Amino acid sequence: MPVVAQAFGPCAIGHRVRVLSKAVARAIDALRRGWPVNVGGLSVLAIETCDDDAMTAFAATGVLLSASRAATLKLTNQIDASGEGVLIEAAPWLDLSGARALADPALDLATPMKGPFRVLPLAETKAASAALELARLAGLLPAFLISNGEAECDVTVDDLWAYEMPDALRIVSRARLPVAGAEDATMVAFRGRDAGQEHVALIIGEPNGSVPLVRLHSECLTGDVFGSLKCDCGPQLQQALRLIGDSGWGMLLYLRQEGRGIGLINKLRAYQLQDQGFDTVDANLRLGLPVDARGYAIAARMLSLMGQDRVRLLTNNPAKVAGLEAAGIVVTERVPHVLPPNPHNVAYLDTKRVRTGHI
Ligand SMILES: Nc1nc2c(ncn2[C@@H]2O[C@H](COP(=O)(O)OP(=O)(O)OP(=O)(O)O)[C@@H](O)[C@H]2O)c(=O)[nH]1
Ligand SMILES: [Zn+2]
Repeated sequence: MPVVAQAFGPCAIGHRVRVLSKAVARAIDALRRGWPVNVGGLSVLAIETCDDDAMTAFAATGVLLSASRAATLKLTNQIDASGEGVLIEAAPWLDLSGARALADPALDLATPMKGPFRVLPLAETKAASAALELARLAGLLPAFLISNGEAECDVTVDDLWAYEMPDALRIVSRARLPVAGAEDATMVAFRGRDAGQEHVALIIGEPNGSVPLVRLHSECLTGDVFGSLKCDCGPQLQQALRLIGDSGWGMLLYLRQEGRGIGLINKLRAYQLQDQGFDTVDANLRLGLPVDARGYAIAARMLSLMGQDRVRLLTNNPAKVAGLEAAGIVVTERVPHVLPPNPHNVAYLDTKRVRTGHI
């Protein structure tokens, strides 16, 4: 099968998705700047980025937290917290530092929480989930002030769903890129319609009729660039390039899913909590974020744009195999990708095996 079969082919996605992703991009920008956003009829202001003036002008009636953050704060005993979000009444005495203490777990162990807080019924559950998902996409703490007021920036729940659709992805450029350990390599760059994160693939060697050896590598700035010893990403990246080269041919997909999809800043927050004794799973949950927010539909789309629908997958993570297969790629074999531990990552690797199903 030809590599990069549909390189510059027409993209089936039309005007509608472009318009929808504009709304989401604007909402992400507004949240990062500390401006209110209307998500599916719910006015929200991100606690992490708003200032005193914005908070006063917003006249909050409530605070929206994710269920896992509310559980950490022991605020879910009053309700069934099986849903995504938990709404708390904004007591008249709640100021910005009190709101930040609800949002940010960094000080949980150092500062006793104020209170009491009263949990309110949450009617707009879909909008609340969408707002929490927007916070993750914006790389912010998933915690909002809520009000009945107006917001200039509007986004619907459908907009958000469409934003993450992989169909809009296309190949925008490719070039030969000899790298250490794999001189016969070509980098292919992909871009979505929203021009957000750019994903890349490194094709190593030439197609030889065999099913390619493929590595899905999730971005890890700390490990990939700085050689962090807290995880195994850096050595896994280098070893993957060598193994793909040795196998004859294959590809490494470099997916912009920093911190298992929570972003660099939230990953550093999780590391700070790990220094307080929480493992990689509990640290994410205390932040109110998913343990693993990655999806593999984008990876599947990248493979199909490169003309590949069957792969031998280099991973210890069964969720990657399942995610790729669910998105239409046949995984003919899972090839283990184990590297020796070091004193800094041995507990992390154990947690991956015990708590997140890695083999
Ligand atoms: N949130 C969070 N992300 C982490 C942490 N350590 C590494 N990561 C991220 O995890 C991703 C790598 O995922 P891993 O769980 O190590 O491995 P995997 O990709 O699921 O599985 P393999 O294919 O077997 O390597 C990268 O995006 C890293 O940035 C951590 O403690 N917290
Ligand atoms: Zn890493």
